[in-house]
Amino acid sequence: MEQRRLGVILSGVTGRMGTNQHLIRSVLAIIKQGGVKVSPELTLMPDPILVGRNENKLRALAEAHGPDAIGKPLRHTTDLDAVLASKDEEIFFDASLTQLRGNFVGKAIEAGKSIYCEKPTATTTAEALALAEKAERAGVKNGVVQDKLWLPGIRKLKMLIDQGFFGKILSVRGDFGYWVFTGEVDDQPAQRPSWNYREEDGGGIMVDMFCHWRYVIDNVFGPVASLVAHGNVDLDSRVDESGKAYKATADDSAYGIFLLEDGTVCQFNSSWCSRVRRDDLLTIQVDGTHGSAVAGLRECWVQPIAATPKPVWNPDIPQPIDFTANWSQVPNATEYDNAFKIQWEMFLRHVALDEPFRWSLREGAKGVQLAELGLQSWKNRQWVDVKPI
Ligand SMILES: NC(=O)C1=CN([C@@H]2O[C@H](COP(=O)(O)OP(=O)(O)OC[C@H]3O[C@@H](n4cnc5c(N)ncnc54)[C@H](OP(=O)(O)O)[C@@H]3O)[C@@H](O)[C@H]2O)C=CC1
Ligand SMILES: O=C1CO[C@H](CO)[C@@H](O)[C@@H]1O
Repeated sequence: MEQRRLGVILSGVTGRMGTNQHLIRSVLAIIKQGGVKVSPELTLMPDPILVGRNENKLRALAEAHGPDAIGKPLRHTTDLDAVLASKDEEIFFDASLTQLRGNFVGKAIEAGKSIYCEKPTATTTAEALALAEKAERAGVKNGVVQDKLWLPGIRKLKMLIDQGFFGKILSVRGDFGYWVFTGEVDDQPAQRPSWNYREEDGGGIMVDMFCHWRYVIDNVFGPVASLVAHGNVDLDSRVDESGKAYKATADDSAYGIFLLEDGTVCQFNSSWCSRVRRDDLLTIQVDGTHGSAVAGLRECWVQPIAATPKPVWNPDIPQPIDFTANWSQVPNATEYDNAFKIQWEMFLRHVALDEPFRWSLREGAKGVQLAELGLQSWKNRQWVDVKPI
């Protein structure tokens, strides 16, 4: 049995996403399961090195998840240039602040590393495309996180579409969000980093979430042709990680209508200022001629035309129909692994075995494009076309 080692530089690993989804639930989970088993003869084994600017944070992270968790020390360093120059490391991954992505990823491309990184890849389409082109010119393998595609709820929706459950799809409605505390009241600290609420630091819900909506729509429902969007700074004062009040300058709610090439209408509401009274933090309802479905992050409920109740408008009596009845849950017919881990395993196979991986920096740039066009539509109060890139 051959074990092929893949040196993986993890940048931005001290952040929320870097630590939880990428280090613990993806790379370390892969190590703990014994690597990615390709065949009885071959296993791919990531060997991470944690990179960042804060030695203490890196050491604490390495100690917390090293020997006791994976049976060997976790490597860490603050010397990015040295690690990029090392032939021992093959892959560079970045989950640092969006605004730092271009610089870190650009350096790693120049060092000839295979690139994998979080979305958004930039805050403007021009920068995102330039990064994709740089990687393409250098001939390095590259990929961007598009995790929602591997969420059980979205996989179930895709399965229903492939099975023809909906008939003709008429509309798609996504509702995303929850209440993000402002931190102004003691004992209710904000649960997201403050940079998300400052436009000047790359924040804003449109930049954050339209990247996701782009690949979800393109991959599940079909190519986006045009959009109209509106955003809002609902709460303009928040308190940061150090307890200091700051002016929130970025949109914390965004509303988009996306018209697909085949005429299907998709709308997505995204808000950090909304209290949840629905099945999950993200729900997507699909209405078709033969049936409807509502997907959450993990579950999906369906109502075929034959089980569709016939409502009659009459506000003068209590609602006689229980609208949550007559829906059935799509069963879990398979094991659903962590969405980020699934994509990591595919990327490792792409690097080691040359297997196809279509979620590239260019695909990531399409997400940035949708966000930028959303901002443009909002500012100019107009529909905009989505040009191919
Ligand atoms: N796919 C998804 O579902 C999600 C993706 N994201 C994306 O992931 C990225 C990170 O978000 P999140 O984890 O929430 O952010 P965090 O603020 O939690 O983490 C930011 C990271 O960037 C590092 N960093 C910040 N400033 C600098 C600097 N000047 N130089 C070097 N490193 C720096 C931080 O290091 P330090 O610890 O030293 O400060 C930390 O590792 C964003 O691009 C975001 O859009 C976010 C949420 C979900
Ligand atoms: O997918 C995601 C889940 O929610 C977060 C927003 O609240 C996003 O930052 C993130 O990209």
